[in-house]
Amino acid sequence: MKEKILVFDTTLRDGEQSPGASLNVQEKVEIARQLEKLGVDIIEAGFPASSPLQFEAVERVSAESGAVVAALSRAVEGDITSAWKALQHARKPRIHTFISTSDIHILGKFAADRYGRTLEEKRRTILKMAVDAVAFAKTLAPDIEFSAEDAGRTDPGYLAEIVEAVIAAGATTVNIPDTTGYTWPSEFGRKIADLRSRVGNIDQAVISVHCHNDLGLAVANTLSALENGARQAECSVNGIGERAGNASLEEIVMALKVRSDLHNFETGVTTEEIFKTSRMVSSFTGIIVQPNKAIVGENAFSHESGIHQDGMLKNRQTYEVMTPESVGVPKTSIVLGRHSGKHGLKARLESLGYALADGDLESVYRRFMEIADKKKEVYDDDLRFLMGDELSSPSSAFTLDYLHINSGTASIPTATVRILHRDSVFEESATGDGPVDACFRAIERALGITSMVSSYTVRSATAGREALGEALVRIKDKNRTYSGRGVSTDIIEASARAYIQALGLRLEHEENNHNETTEHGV
Ligand SMILES: CC(=O)SCCNC(=O)CCNC(=O)[C@H](O)C(C)(C)COP(=O)(O)OP(=O)(O)OC[C@H]1O[C@@H](n2cnc3c(N)ncnc32)[C@H](O)[C@@H]1OP(=O)(O)O
Ligand SMILES: CC(C)C(=O)C(=O)O
Ligand SMILES: [Mg+2]
Repeated sequence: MKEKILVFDTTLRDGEQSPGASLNVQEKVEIARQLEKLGVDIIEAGFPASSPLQFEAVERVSAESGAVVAALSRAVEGDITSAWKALQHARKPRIHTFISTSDIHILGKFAADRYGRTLEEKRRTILKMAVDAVAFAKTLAPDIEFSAEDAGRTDPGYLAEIVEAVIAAGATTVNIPDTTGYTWPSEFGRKIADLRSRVGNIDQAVISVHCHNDLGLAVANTLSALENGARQAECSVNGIGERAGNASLEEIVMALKVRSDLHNFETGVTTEEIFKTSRMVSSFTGIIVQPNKAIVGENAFSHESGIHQDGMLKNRQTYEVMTPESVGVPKTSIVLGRHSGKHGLKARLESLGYALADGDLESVYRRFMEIADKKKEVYDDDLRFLMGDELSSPSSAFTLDYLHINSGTASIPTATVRILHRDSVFEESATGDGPVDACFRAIERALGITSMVSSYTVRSATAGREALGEALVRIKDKNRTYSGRGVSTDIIEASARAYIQALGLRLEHEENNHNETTEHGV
């Protein structure tokens, strides 16, 4: 009989903490649906107290999901109450509360006047806050997870004391994060073994681990922890997350599957869903999967050199420790193009993991035909980027209705744009240093807005000369960053869409926090 390892996916919470990776509510819902198909046990949907959008996303995911839905909160009543409210409609809600336990954090983050002057006083305050938070959460829900932030660098005796106390207060899962990705696999494994021997009531809770990848050891540390008694692995799709990211879900799951000869564990993950989940997360977050990324990178199953190709042709096992099929790398035979209809498009989108309502199919089909008119063949990657764009668009307060660019070696770049905003239409022209500059100026003029573009990148999102171009624009305003993404075969149009989306998100934020002063003219 195999032992189940619980897969706790934090793509929508820690993953979304990747710089610039913010997801809108609809994108989160879509990813959560796919995570459920993937078979994760727990979906951490967000941090409800941190913003109205986070709250709404947790609410929406809770209402739909059959998996356990977790919501994060600091160890304070306000955050916990907010997490619980957002989880109201979850079939299996989990309140996840945390507080730092390492001396570096305790001394560095918590003020002396409120937490105590000495380390010892501060440790007592933190211990009490942890216990009070868990006890309070327990009055609301039965399933409570407690995380000892920076456990990787926490004194073992103090960590054991706090873990024992929160379990006594009602925690059903105790999470031991290596928040800063500092530990080594053998060291981290010993930490888990040490807790099991020191903490008297440890059997009353599931031990979880949450490893960051600052030294590239997140997956190794997670596996070492599992070997030493942890039974929940926190991870994210493509390994995205704060700084260098979290342990990658696909790497943990496939390491366990491929090397099942070394242990007695199993996960509930349907590994054939891995690839489409990876691509969906990549296209919605705008975080590209590096080509040599294990399991899901473009090159993970490509064989370049003659000797390898020869070996592969004779026997695939010579150079592959798993098959591409086992992680859902697709082989497609139906070619989509301008002659394709809605049925073909819908079927392909479904095979890629996108479930479309009939109303949505119409607008996706319109965008598909725009692209198909410009390209001979529409590839799966084109569709993924198209879907990312479609799902991003509703969150934007503005829609690009018309764009005309005049540019060339002997002319001053000029752009004319028409933008729709609710029932209003804004149209303007401007010149600029180049076509993108002209376009951004025309947009600013039309909307009566100025903004600081802190980063702008364009890349070819798909293959070939007729590739879709993807533009990412970030604007900064009052210490906040808003990211916009646009996709088109025309990179100027993609740039305009991205800029308009970022401006739309800024407007939405201002409207949601209407105490803040606004400078826009719409
Ligand atoms: C390791 C992790 O991934 S932790 C999760 C990280 N995620 C996030 O931070 C989500 C996005 N964050 C936010 O939206 C905001 O930071 C908020 C809404 C959570 C808090 O905003 P603010 O009230 O403005 O506080 P700010 O973020 O500047 O500082 C954090 C405060 O929380 C305190 N704090 C930090 N962690 C905890 C905790 N686990 N429990 C209790 N208090 C905590 C800090 O000491 C600081 O308090 P202080 O203001 O008394 O000094
Ligand atoms: C909130 C906790 C679990 C976290 O993300 C970390 O410690 O890295
Ligand atoms: Mg983390």
